[in-house]
Amino acid sequence: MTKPKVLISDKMDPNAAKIFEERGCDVDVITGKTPEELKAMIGQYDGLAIRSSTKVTPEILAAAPNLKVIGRAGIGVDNVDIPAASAQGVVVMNTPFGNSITTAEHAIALMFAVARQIPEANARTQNGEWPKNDFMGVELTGKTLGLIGAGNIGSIVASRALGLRMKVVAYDPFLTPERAIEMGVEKADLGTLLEKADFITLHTPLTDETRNILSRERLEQCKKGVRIVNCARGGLIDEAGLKDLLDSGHIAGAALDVFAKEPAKEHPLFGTPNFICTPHLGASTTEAQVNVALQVAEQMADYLVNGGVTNALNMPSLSAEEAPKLRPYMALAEKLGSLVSQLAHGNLTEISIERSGAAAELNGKPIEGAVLAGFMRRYSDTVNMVNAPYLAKERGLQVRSVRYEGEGVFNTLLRVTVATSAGPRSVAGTLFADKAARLVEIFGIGVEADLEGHMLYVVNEDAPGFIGRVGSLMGEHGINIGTFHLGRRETGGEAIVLLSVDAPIPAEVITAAEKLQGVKLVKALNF
Ligand SMILES: NC(=O)C1=CN([C@@H]2O[C@H](COP(=O)(O)OP(=O)(O)OC[C@H]3O[C@@H](n4cnc5c(N)ncnc54)[C@H](O)[C@@H]3O)[C@@H](O)[C@H]2O)C=CC1
Ligand SMILES: O=C(O)CCC(=O)C(=O)O
Repeated sequence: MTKPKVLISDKMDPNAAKIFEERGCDVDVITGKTPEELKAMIGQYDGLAIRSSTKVTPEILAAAPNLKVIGRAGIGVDNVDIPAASAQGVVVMNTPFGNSITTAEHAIALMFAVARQIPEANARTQNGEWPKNDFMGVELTGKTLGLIGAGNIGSIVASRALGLRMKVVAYDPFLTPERAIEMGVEKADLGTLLEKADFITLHTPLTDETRNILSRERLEQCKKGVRIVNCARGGLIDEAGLKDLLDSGHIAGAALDVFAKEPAKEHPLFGTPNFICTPHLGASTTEAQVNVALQVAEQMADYLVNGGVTNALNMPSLSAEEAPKLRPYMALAEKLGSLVSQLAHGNLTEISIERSGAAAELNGKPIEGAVLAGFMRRYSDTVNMVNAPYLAKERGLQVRSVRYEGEGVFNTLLRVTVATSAGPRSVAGTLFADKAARLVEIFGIGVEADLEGHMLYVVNEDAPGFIGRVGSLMGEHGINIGTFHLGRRETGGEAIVLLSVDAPIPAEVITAAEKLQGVKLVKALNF
């Protein structure tokens, strides 16, 4: 098997490259490339490991037909076009915890720095000025911190701030009252937070909802003398408004680690009194960089080598322990999805995936993804578990997942049903010895067959001599039959024949089969 090939395109702890190699991947570390240079080289890679410098745009993705996974050694993934990656079937992963303590500490450090104007005092002292009378700071003790975003980083900042004897007021629409009590913070709406806070720190992702969350109007609503720290993302604060309100003295100080446009080599805020900044250093500690580099390499290699999925933003997680158990189910699920889409006709508006027996105990999301991948293959060659749910949604296909806990005839069963204009159509399969995928039912008719390679599916009237006629037809056309399976609704009723053959079935054989006595439907199937 050829080794998966990974490109590390941003500066990353060297442990990442080591892990990729140890886990069986080939790895190139090529940093600092322009988008054009990256576009020219990305086509050969299965994995792309990045921090924040590489921007993964639709153009880069279009030049990456082999790409299977993008790993962000960090938290924010606003430098990756996730919808475009998903549409192309590329998994996007991040490392949601590896740098949170470090980033929270940077926010606290900037809060102190802005409270005591440390950078300016340092610069002027080293300049030989000894400007002791020019600096008068404020204490943090007893002050109110307004926290915008109370997730991982926000809650660490809150705990550190409480340790500094600050009061913490938090605004986060997803913060439950119970969690607020557990964190020791007061849950508030944004308006209340702005009225109360002496310091504000931001800890939300940059989304359509959070963009400009501290707009000029909201900055004006802040308590006079507020100090603001942003270690999350540029774009959360109106930078022009911030400059004007710092100049007017309404805002007493601001510290930014992040800017709307990075790298920020020139900026109207530079040189503003009581404004300090760092060049997106929130995650830059030895500890955090080792954490995120190791984690991203482990996660990406696990996906590329074993199919394990951790911390993906566009796909359900699948642990390394679950992956081997789920793999045969996913193969069965994909085949059932493919079978039902090859057999069902008309306007397919709904697909339902039932798991019963042992299958009901498993993580249903990957199985659902595999059914959809099999089902959507009829519409796209490049479909996989990642993009299948998106393609299904795009086509207006409703997806239902159902699990039955009780024991049935089979100790494990997957059933896939599609709603068609002629009513529901379902196929079902099981696993033999926990491994081998077997079809056990087509459209209510019991049958037992492998779903492999090229197959002929015939619906006919159950009558003597039919098997011989099908066998002779195949022989006359030089087609070797591998396996032959039969099923019927009742004696003399509707019956099916499923046979596997060694090569694709030519169109003239299908036409000839349709003319056989008693035949209602003939289809060539491919798996
Ligand atoms: N400066 C740096 O180097 C770093 C910056 N970051 C940034 O910090 C952000 C936060 O990271 P985590 O705390 O780990 O993320 P998280 O996902 O744990 O927390 C984000 C919180 O924001 C809240 N939120 C979402 N929309 C909101 C809204 N409209 N108003 C208020 N709250 C809202 C969410 O409910 C969630 O609790 C990341 O998205 C990333 O952009 C992260 C690491 C390093
Ligand atoms: O990789 C970095 O230095 C930036 C980290 C960051 O912004 C993040 O993890 O969201």
